[in-house]
Amino acid sequence: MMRTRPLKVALLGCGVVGSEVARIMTTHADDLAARIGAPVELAGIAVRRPDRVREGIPAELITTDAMELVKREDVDVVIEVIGGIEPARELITTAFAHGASVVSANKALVAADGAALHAAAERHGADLYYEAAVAGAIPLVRPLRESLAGDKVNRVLGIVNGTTNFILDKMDTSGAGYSEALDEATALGYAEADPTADVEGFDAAAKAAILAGIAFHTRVTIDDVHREGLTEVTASDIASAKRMGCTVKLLAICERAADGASVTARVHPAMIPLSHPLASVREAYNAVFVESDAAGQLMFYGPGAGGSPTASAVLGDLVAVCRNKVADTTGPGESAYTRLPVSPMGEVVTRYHISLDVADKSGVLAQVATVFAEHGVSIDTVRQQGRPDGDGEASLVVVTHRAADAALSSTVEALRELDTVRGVASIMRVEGE
Ligand SMILES: NC(=O)C1=CN([C@@H]2O[C@H](COP(=O)(O)OP(=O)(O)OC[C@H]3O[C@@H](n4cnc5c(N)ncnc54)[C@H](OP(=O)(O)O)[C@@H]3O)[C@@H](O)[C@H]2O)C=CC1
Ligand SMILES: N[C@@H](CC=O)C(=O)O
Repeated sequence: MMRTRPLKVALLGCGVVGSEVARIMTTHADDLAARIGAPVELAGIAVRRPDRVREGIPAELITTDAMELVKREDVDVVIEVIGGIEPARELITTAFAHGASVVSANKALVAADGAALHAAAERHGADLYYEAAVAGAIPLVRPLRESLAGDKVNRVLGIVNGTTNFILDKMDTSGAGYSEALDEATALGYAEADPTADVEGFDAAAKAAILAGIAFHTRVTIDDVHREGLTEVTASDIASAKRMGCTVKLLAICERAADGASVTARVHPAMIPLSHPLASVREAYNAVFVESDAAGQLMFYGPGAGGSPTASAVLGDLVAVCRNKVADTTGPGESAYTRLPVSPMGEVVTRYHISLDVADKSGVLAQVATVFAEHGVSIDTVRQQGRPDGDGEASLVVVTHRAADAALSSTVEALRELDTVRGVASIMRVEGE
């Protein structure tokens, strides 16, 4: 039976995501009411710039006083799509204290302070849902938290940032320049308010921390995640990847150690073979592989950024928390979290593609190979290319077998000491084989 008192929703933020949430709440009001068992209404919309033109948004709902809005006694649910740490954190904790449940898309905040936010929600008998914080529209948080709760997840690997995938895809397929591709991603609403978060890997690292925490039932924060962005990736890396039958992607990789005693989480560009399913993930799409003991390998794929896809995830959470409100309960509690140590990047084992600028003379190859051998890093292939400009230098591309990151770093340090090595043009990990 439909309850008649509408559930009141405070929307914090009306930008790329918030404006789509407001639009769908209005256009799909009847469907949402039917799914929840009660009508849902917007109580107010908090923004920073009240005079901005917002098509289809009722002007009387707009306020600049977000704090006053979350304190309102009639507000049942707060949707936080402002982003950033503050004032989002204070607004969310105040919402809990006033009895509201919270839906957020804010990965930066959840990755930094998820444990404290969950504790605050529990203290006040409220829900905290954030499906939209990881991989846009793709259902990932709930499948990991609920559907796979009885299994043992060992690895989560994927593309979790739409902006960087869009940039790499454009650079690879249409030869677009980095800045041009970033501008396009920003115009399409994929990038964060400060796109540094995307291109330097902070956004993907936040998502990796959230995924690792939920998948391995342990506390992982963004500070535990090894992070490299894509600003160092050159057109020459992309061309070299192509020659190897690979493409370059910014990957998030979370792994449980074989003995189960520790975990690792990292975000960095990597070469993956064109035959790997992640290689065909185009534009701002995301895809995540989850490997577990019983289920085996699962792949989640879909739009990873943009107003409408993200609003879909926010509204799914809205329906879930509203149903709980109607039933006067809260959603599944937090997992019993352990505190597995997060191992340093030096212990991660993978393959590497190293591009060296060397003197174009005999004996160089042997010298370089000796350095690799001395550091216990085994070479898989070497390719040497003379340069057409005849400057006496050549490019040497070495692809290694699997080696520890620390061993690779000391190898590179020693290579830099060789007179015949004029420079290390790039180092990239090779994944997915
Ligand atoms: N864009 C995307 O594809 C995705 C975004 N997200 C996350 O969703 C959240 C929102 O992102 P997005 O919509 O792109 O961001 P936008 O920058 O487009 O929108 C932010 C909104 O918050 C408002 N705002 C900012 N500060 C305040 C404040 N102090 N008080 C009240 N309102 C404020 C802004 O007001 P005003 O309009 O006046 O400037 C704006 O409406 C972020 O956490 C982001 O990481 C998650 C998945 C995908
Ligand atoms: N900036 C993010 C938005 C979604 O989380 C991205 O590009 O993936």
